Amino acid sequence: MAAFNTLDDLADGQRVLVRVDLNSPVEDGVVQDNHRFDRYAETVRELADRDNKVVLMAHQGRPGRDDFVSLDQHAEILEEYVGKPINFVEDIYGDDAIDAIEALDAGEILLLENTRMADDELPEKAPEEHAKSDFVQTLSPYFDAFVNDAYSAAHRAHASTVGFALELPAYAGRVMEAEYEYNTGVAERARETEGQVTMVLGGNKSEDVISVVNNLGDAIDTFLIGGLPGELFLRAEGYPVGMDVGDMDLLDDQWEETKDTLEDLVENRRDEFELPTDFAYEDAADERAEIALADIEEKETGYLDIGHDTIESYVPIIEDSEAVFVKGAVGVFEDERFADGTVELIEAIGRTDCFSVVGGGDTARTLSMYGLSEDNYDHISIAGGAYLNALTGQELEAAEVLIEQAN
Ligand SMILES: Nc1ncnc2c1ncn2[C@@H]1O[C@H](COP(=O)(O)OP(=O)(O)OP(=O)(O)O)[C@@H](O)[C@H]1O
Ligand SMILES: O=C(O)[C@H](O)COP(=O)(O)O
Repeated sequence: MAAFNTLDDLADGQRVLVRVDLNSPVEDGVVQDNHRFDRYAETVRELADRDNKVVLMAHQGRPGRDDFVSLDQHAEILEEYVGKPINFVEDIYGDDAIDAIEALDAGEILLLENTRMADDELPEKAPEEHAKSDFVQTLSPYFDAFVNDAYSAAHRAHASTVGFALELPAYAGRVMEAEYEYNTGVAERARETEGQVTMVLGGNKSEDVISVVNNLGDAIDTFLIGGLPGELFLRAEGYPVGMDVGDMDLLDDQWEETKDTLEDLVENRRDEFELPTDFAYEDAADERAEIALADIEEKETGYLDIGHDTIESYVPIIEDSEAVFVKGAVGVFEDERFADGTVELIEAIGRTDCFSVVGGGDTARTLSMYGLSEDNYDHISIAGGAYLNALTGQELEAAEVLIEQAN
């Protein structure tokens, strides 16, 4: 159990400033609905139902990138899930924001503009430094309490994630509470598990996978590797995969950065991981086609999923496991044709009576996209970088601040 104060410790009927993480994919300027909205809606609804005046802070994208947009669309999406109106103000801590905060009645909800539009927000600084910023100093006097629910941004020491906790009584929201409990100490939990412990690793960053393999090697019995890292591990074994072809720009730079470590891993720790034996790709008719690794003489196309032979060899390992953790999708699950690997492995985990945590950036979306019931898993993480940090035993600064403030 986490050592921070939670919503169970918070009195009702207060003015609460709440940090959530609604950071979402943005396609052509349109914010994409995702699992974060329904998760945070639970905390927001609970606070509103308890007669609090609820003011939400969140970020979207980073300055200079296409996904750095206003939170006006987020307010509309969140409203659907909360089932109550969400007012939005295009301001963070100026007069318009203060007026909107003061106008709130008990049970009403207000979302402030993208926190990363404030100059004070982004530099990574110590909580004490952030607490002195205009942003934190201006807003704090209008609140009785600060609730940090943004677990997935807890690895960022930004004003809104670490500053307010020093100025106001600080509490963890429901998402923070659950994510912290399940994602922290995975290594310890895995070591304590008596039977087989397995981890599915995919996604598109081999550095992440290497970091997990290096940090959890003594705790995990078998790593089932897919996604782009799967190809890169095989390249390290000398197979003609794991390089960019055509106009791809996904693998060669990663190979240059990680090849020494990958070669070392396949040479010295090969018995700890399973690698794909076949791949799926898009054929000339735009259909899913598969090729065995042994038949690949030269890479001619991008591989977008593990093949069915690989799935069939990975599933029994999952079925024999006492605990299974997932970090990253083993294929481009966003495209139905290339979702088989990710979906079938996650399904196998769901029907196996093991302890399970499924996470990694977008991976949680697989469940809602393909109609898998969350009830079959112990925990679904909606965090990306923070989940990786937790898995690899690194502290999450914003969670640490909450713990320090509670003690
Ligand atoms: N073979 C592949 N080729 C291209 N992209 C892939 C492949 N396999 C997986 N991906 C992509 O990797 C992306 C990242 O997946 P996911 O979010 O599950 O991993 P992650 O490593 O946790 O990333 P994040 O940094 O977002 O947390 C997905 O959008 C998926 O489409
Ligand atoms: O989406 C995330 O992982 C978090 O919101 C953190 O976003 P960032 O990587 O842009 O800081």
